[in-house]
Amino acid sequence: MSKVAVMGSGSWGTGFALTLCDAGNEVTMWARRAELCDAINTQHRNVDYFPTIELPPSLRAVTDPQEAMSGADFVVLAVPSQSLRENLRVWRIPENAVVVSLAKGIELGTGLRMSQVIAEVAGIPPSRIAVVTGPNLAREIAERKPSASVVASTSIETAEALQAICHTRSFRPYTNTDVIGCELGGATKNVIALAVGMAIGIGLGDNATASVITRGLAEITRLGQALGADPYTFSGLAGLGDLVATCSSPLSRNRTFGEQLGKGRTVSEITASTRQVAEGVKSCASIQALAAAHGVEMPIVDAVAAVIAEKMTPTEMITALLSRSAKPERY
Ligand SMILES: NC(=O)C1=CN([C@@H]2O[C@H](COP(=O)(O)OP(=O)(O)OC[C@H]3O[C@@H](n4cnc5c(N)ncnc54)[C@H](O)[C@@H]3O)[C@@H](O)[C@H]2O)C=CC1
Ligand SMILES: O=C(CO)COP(=O)(O)O
Repeated sequence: MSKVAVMGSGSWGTGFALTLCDAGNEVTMWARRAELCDAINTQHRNVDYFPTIELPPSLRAVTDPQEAMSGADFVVLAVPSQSLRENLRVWRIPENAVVVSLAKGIELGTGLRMSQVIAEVAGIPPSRIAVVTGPNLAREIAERKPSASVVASTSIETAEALQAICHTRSFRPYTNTDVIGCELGGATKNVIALAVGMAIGIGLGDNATASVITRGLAEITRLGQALGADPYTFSGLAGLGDLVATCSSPLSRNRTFGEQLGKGRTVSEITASTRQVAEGVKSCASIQALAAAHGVEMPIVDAVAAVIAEKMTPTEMITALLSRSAKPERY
């Protein structure tokens, strides 16, 4: 049994904390709001995100981040990508703890992956940093529906240690040492899911969505190869697996966001109507900048970034993608 702190009690923080409890660990969650913290401790429910799901009674919540992390062997970071840096600046991570990122985004302004932000801000060596990724829609995990997943670290020992503490009857984690590929797969599929959502919102058919998913995977793979990832990672759970889950599921916040755009709502209207994070809305710009810096062509990412910046409508986006010059199919 390990002592684990889960920093953040949104959807995925809650789903992963529940999994860690099921696997027999002592888990403490950090919640920003006292009301939510009380509800988790007294009603054993996350009333804001999963009001109908009963949480393990052993799952404890606290509002003090240092109390949550006290004595932790693993510190799991479950906050949005764009706020991770500001959080890490004030949190003091216990010495020797393994730091685990759940976030799927690329930092705006720096183009850094979350493991790089953790290393830079908290001064943690890469061998003590891990990420969790793959087809892991939080609600399904919280309902204990079966899923495979990926736990990645440049240190196989660290990846195996994380695998050992989160393997349950419904959650099957595979190790991977290609952290670059795993993080890029997780962040970039959100942008592709926005494009798929737009196609659905406009009312295009299954051929269109399959085409966007497949050409999206080609873009993700190209970017990954340019940044030093193993291309095989993208045919695995952290690539194809997560892309398919996110683009197919109405539970995906990114796909839903795109769908709303396709139906004619504006970015600010949709953002104002949900408390949940759709990471692709911000990461489309950072991924586009990263691709440009490495000379990688990513037409779907470019088109999504143009729609999010309100320089193009979703219908114009589809027209722009279809009218690109004809070429052979290649990665
Ligand atoms: N929900 C899902 O199915 C999955 C989500 N993820 C990733 O996990 C990360 C977290 O997502 P969710 O938990 O789903 O989001 P969420 O929107 O459900 O929850 C976000 C949590 O972060 C907190 N938060 C927001 N801004 C903050 C700030 N400035 N400082 C500190 N805390 C802040 C919120 O209070 C909330 O507890 C994202 O990067 C997402 O892409 C990954 C796999 C599955
Ligand atoms: O990453 C996810 C599933 O693996 C969740 O996707 P959304 O953030 O779009 O809900």
